[in-house]
Amino acid sequence: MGCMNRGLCVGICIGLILIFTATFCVGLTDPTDVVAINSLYVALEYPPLLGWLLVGGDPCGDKWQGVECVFSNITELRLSGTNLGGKLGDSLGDFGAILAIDLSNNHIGGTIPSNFPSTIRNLSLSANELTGMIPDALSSSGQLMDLDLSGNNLSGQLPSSLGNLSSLTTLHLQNNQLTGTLDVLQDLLLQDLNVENNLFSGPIPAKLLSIPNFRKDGNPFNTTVIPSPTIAAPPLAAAPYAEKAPGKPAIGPSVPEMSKSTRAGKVFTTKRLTWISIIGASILFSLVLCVCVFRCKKGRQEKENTKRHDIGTHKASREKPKYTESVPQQNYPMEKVPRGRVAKPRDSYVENNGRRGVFPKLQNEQEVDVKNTPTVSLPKKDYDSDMSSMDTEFLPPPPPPFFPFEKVSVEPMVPLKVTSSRHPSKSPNASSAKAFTVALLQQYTNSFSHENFIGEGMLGSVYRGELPDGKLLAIKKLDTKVSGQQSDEDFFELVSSISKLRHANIVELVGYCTEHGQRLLVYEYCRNGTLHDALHDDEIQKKLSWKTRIQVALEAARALEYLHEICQPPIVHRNFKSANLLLDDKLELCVSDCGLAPLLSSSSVSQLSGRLLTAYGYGAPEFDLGSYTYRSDVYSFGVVMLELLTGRKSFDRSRPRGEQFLVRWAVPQLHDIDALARMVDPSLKGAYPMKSLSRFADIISSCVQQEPEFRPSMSEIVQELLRMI
Ligand SMILES: Nc1ncnc2c1ncn2[C@@H]1O[C@H](COP(=O)(O)OP(=O)(O)OP(=O)(O)O)[C@@H](O)[C@H]1O
Repeated sequence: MGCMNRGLCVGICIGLILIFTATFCVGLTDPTDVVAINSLYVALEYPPLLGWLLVGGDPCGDKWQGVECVFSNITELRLSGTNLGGKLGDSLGDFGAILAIDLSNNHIGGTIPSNFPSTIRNLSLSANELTGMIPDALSSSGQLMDLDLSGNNLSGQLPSSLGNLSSLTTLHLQNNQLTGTLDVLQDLLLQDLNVENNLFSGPIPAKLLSIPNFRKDGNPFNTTVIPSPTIAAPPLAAAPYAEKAPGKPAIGPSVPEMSKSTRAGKVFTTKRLTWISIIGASILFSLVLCVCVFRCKKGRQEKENTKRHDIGTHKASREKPKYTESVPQQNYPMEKVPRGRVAKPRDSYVENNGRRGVFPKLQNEQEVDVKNTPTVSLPKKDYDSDMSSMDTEFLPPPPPPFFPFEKVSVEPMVPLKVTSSRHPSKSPNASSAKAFTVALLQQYTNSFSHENFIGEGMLGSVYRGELPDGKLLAIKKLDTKVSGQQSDEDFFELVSSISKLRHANIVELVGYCTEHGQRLLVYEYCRNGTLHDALHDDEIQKKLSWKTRIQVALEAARALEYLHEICQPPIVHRNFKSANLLLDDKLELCVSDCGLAPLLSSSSVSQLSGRLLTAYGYGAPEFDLGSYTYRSDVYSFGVVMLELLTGRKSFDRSRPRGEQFLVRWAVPQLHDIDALARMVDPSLKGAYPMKSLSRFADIISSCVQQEPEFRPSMSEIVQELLRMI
C-alpha cells in the first residue's frame, strides 16, 4: 500500500514537472489568449510592439511587450503611452483569465466594445480618443474594482447596469462629455469617484457626498433653491459646490438645519424687523458722522489702501483659485478644446515619439492659448494640477461642440449604378466607394486640363481634382485598352475589393466612375510626391536621416504585410517600386496602386508590366517564367530598401555598365562591411550606426534571394525592422 502510495506520489511529481516544463520552458500560451491578443493587435493596427505577431506566436514564452502571464494565461496587458492607434476591436472579452488592462495615454479611437472579460479587475482606457457611450455590457465584468475612462470623448448617459458593478471602488470618468444624472452610482461602494468636467446634471445623490474622494466640479448640476418664506436659503447645491474636505460634512446648512432657520424666521415678524432696522440705522448714522469728522483727511489714503487690497485679493485668487458655485461651468480642462478638434485616427509614430500625450496646437487654439492658457500644451497627465493653478476668471469659454475629424468627406454624387444584373450583390459597397459622374469629375479637373495632369502610367493618366471644399483628389483615368478588357462585373469587383483596403500606409480609394465607356478610379491625393523623387532630389535626400529611412521601410513593409497576410484573399501588389510609394501631408508613406494586379495582368499590359518591372530592376527572377507571387513583391521590396540604403536608383543608365542595375551591383557586396560602408548613401554623411546598417543589409539580402521560397514573409520583415527601431 505504502509502495503504491509512493508510486502515486512519484507519478504526480512527474506530471507536475511536465506541466511546469511545458509552461515555463516551452512557454506555450493558452491558444484562446493567443487568438485574443492577435485580434487585438489587428484592431490596434499592428503598433510597433516588441514580439507581437499578427498570427500565432507565444506571448507568454516570448515575453511580448506589455504582456504579463501566470502559467499559460495572459493576466495583464500594460501598454500605457505606447502610441497605440486603431480601435479596441471585439477580442477583449476573449481573454480567459486577464486581471488588468492598461491602455491609457494612447490614441485609440472608436467606441468601447461591448464584450469584456468577466475576470477583469482593473481597466484603464484613459486619455485616448474613444467616442460613443459607455456600453451596458460593462456590467458583465462583475469583478471590476478600478475603472478609468477619463480623458476621452465619451458621451451619453451612464448605463443603468453600471450600478451592478458591486466590486467597483474607483471610478474615473472625468473630462468626457457624459450627460444625465449620477443616480446609477449611488448604491456602489465607491471610495474614489471623479466625474469632473462632464455634462452631468440633476441633483447629486446624497449618498455620493459621503464618498471619501469625490470630485465633481465642472458639471452643470442642479442648483435648486429650497423655497423659504422669509429668509433666502442658500442654494442646495452650495453644499456640494463649497469645497469641502473629502469625507467631511459639507459646509453650509443641511436640509434639517435649514428647516430650523425657517422656524426661527417666523419669530421675526416684518414689523419687528422694520423697527430694529430703523433704530440700528440711526445709531450707525451717528457713529459714522463722528468718525467722519476725524478721518476726513485720511479718506483718500484709505481709498487707495482699499484699492490696493482689492488688487491683492485678485492676485491671491489667481494663485489659489476657489471653485465656488459662481463659476462651476467654467471649469473645463484646457486641453479639451484642442483634443476634440484635433482628434485623428492615428499620429505618425516618428512624430509622436517625442511628444507623447502632448496635444498639438492649431491656429484657433493658439489664439486662446496665447492669452490665457499657458498649460494647453502640457502633457496630459499634468492637467489636473495645471488646472488648479489657474484663475477661473481667466478661463476661456466652454469648448465648441466636438466635430470628429473625417478623413474624406465626399458625398456620393450619383446613386451607384449596377449595370450588370447577374450579380448585383457584387457591386461595390456604396458607403465606402462613391460613384462619381464624368461631368462632376470634369468639373473637379477643369475638364481634365493639362495643368491638372500629374502623370501617366501603364494603366492610364492621373489628374489632380479639387472638390468644392478644397479637398484634393487623384483621378486615374484608365486607358480604354485596359478597361475594355474588363466586364462591368469585373470592374465592380475590383472597385469593391480596393475600397475595402483600410490601412494607414495604403492610398485610399475614394470613389469611381463608370460612364460613357469611361472608367476612372478616384483616390486620396498625396501632395508630397513619391519616395523615388524624394530619394533622388538632392534637397529632400539630405533630410532623409537613417532613422527616417528605417521608418519608411517599416511603413512600406506594413502595407505589404497587410496586403499579403491580413487581406482575404491575400493581395499581391505586382508593381511595388519607389515610384508607387507616395508621401502624404504628414510625410507618412502610402503605397499606391494596391489591388490593381487584375488590371496589370490583363492581356494588354501584362507583358509590358512584367518587362517594365524587370527593366527598372524591381522584377524578381521568376517574373521571366511568367510566375508572380507575393514572394515576388518581397523581392521588389528588397530593391526599395536597397534604394533607401544607397540613395541610388534601381536602374540608372547614367552609371558605368556594371553599376546600372542596383541589385546586380550591390548584392554581392552586402556582406562585406567595408564595401557596405562605401556603398551607403553619401548624403547620410556617415550618420548611421554600423550595426543598424548591417542588419538593414541582411534584410535586403534575404529579400532579393533568387529562390522565392527562401525570401522571408512580410511580417518577419516587419518584426526585424521593429527590432532595429
Ligand atoms: N494618389 C495620388 N496622389 C498624388 N499623385 C499620384 C497619386 N497616384 C498617382 N499619382 C502620380 O500620378 C502619376 C502617374 O501614376 P501611375 O500610378 O498611373 O503611374 P506610375 O506609378 O508612374 O507608373 P505605373 O503605371 O508603373 O504604376 C505618378 O507621378 C504618380 O506619382
